[in-house]
Amino acid sequence: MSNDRSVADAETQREQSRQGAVDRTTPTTAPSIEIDGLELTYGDGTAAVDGVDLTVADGEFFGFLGPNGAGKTTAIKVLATLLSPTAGEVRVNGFDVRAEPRKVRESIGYMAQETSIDPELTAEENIRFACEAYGVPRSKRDDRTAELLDLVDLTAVADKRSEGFSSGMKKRLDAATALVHRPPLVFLDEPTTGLDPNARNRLWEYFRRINARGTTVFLTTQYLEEADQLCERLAVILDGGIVADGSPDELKRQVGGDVLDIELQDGEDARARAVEIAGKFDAFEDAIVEGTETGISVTAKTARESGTDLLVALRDAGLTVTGFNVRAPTLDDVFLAITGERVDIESTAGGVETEAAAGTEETS
Ligand SMILES: Nc1ncnc2c1ncn2[C@@H]1O[C@H](COP(=O)(O)OP(=O)(O)OP(=O)(O)O)[C@@H](O)[C@H]1O
Repeated sequence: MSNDRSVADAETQREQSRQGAVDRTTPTTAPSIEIDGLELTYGDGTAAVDGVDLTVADGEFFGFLGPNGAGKTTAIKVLATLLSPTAGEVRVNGFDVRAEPRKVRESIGYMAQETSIDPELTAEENIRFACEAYGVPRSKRDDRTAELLDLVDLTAVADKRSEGFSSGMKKRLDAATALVHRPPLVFLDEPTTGLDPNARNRLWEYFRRINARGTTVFLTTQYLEEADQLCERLAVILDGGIVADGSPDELKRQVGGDVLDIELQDGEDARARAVEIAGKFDAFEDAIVEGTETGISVTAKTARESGTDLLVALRDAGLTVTGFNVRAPTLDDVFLAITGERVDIESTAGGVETEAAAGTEETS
């Protein structure tokens, strides 16, 4: 018995000494994800992923950004070995997804879009169940369960059935169950879709904690702000292909310039005229001009220097400018520059449930 314990203690110590108490089955220098020429075509001929090359470094907080139907979930399913690639090479934690799918699965956590928790079980029982499913040794289950309940701030509701939890709490519990085997890499597939800003902010905090423990995070999201806040590096996927890749700041710099938002007094006709004038404005080379709800928005290298000249030109054309602002580009502007469209979150996010709408009060 004492021997068992010392073996268990030594193992625990070894675990804790590994980066941030994360089990590492591969050298820490190996990339977490290596994708070379990945293609995935569904049976009906839909080329959902069409030639993706991507490397995600060990410990990175990586974001896969794209609108509905861009191919994010399909790519994650390949990485999680739920779909087999049509073409290309994919290694996850050093293991080939085709040749070593079991090793890949043992080395990853996967939080799917739909939560996989059992509403009949309490928060604690859900985590214990996941421990069993992932083969966490019996001797470690108590500590692991307590640690994960604490990580996602659900200790106070550990003995409450999860059916009464808010959407945000369910998502947090789901994230905890994906981590029971201490995977060095976790996939989070649109984890905050449909959550109110408060619940989303709390989840962000847990994801940061998970990453701070040394876990590589691969996050897919439609929320540009989420990607901006959390990710060290991003790839933008569109129609199955990566169209941009870099840190949020690098991507913003690629927009090249600043954004001039102009508010106009009059309606649609005035906006259309302003778009036309700004589009032909000599001082703005390669500008992106679009009508907004209240006026127009111009993204251009010289937006800061020549912005006032445009305001004068609009006034000379008989338009009334009621406000203006020059700002650095956001990821939203990056998206517009890349795709020609803004991300329409309202139509993609589905219903938004507030934490307050749920039956179980947060006590932590
Ligand atoms: N089982 C399937 N059979 C055929 N086509 C599919 C299947 N699943 C997804 N698709 C198609 O593949 C493309 C990529 O879908 P995917 O779900 O990977 O995108 P996504 O970026 O994750 O979008 P979402 O935000 O909607 O999850 C879409 O055109 C989608 O309609």
